[in-house]
Amino acid sequence: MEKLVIVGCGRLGGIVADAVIKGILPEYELVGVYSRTVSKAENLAARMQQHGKPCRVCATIEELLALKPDYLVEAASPAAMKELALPALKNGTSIVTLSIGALADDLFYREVAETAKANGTRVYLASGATGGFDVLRTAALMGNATARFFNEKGPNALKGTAVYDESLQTEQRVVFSGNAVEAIQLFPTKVNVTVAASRASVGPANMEVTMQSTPGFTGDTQRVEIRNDQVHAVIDVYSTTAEIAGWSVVNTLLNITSPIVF
Ligand SMILES: NC(=O)C1=CN([C@@H]2O[C@H](COP(=O)(O)OP(=O)(O)OC[C@H]3O[C@@H](n4cnc5c(N)ncnc54)[C@H](O)[C@@H]3O)[C@@H](O)[C@H]2O)C=CC1
Ligand SMILES: O=C([O-])CC(=O)C(=O)O
Repeated sequence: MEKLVIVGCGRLGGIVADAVIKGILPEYELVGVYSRTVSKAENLAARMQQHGKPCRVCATIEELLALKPDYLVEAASPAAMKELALPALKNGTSIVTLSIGALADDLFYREVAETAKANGTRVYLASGATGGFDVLRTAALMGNATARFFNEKGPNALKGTAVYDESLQTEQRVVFSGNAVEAIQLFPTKVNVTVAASRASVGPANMEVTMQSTPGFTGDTQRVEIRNDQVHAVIDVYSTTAEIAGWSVVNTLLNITSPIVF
């Protein structure tokens, strides 16, 4: 059995824990959870215990890493990923991350890669709210590729960000246009997908990102497009909620232990 832990016990972390409970991840035991809001970690551990699966609530990342997990699912925030990535990898713990925005910084990205290599560990970038990293990477490897990312949201999803104002409730507008580095700086927990798709292809500085706000729109459309001299590929994913991102972690965990890999 692989020892698994979760950092960030919100909506998406909960999907991974439920997959363990439902028996969808038979090769993993969830041995510990950690969340900034302790009550959320306690709720998740209680859910496990109700199903006869002991799971420890940890008060710190250090306590969690002391359990010597094989895999850590990060479903917290890019700031959490920045804090935990190097200590986890040095601990012999591989990471499946959703907060890929943390890897927009080239220096940190290289440091993470070198630390993983030196410690025989790996970092898996979950496909999250998008997908098609295979075709993005393949087309990029062929050379001469350009890529762009289009995200559509409803105005309520932008409340609390620098681009929000009441006029968005009635007016469709492009609220951001720039590269993936600039996008994740402005929306630190909302556009991890753009950095993920860019790391699979042209890199964050070269990924052109456009975000459109549409009145009355619910959910998200994430559309990634890559072109080279021969290929034009479009990955267009609409989802009413972000749950697809939690399930993409389940998919990654399955791939890690499966004899057949997708
Ligand atoms: N790659 C992708 O396509 C997507 C990535 N995400 C990322 O996944 C993260 C989780 O999403 P949700 O589950 O919807 O969010 P959520 O807000 O429901 O849950 C996040 C949990 O993490 C905890 N947390 C926050 N900062 C922490 C820290 N520094 N250390 C420990 N725990 C911390 C919070 O207390 C909360 O319980 C998001 O913040 C976002 O960065 C979300 C959607 C799609
Ligand atoms: O809107 C979504 O589901 C995507 C998201 O939160 C992210 O990429 O961080």
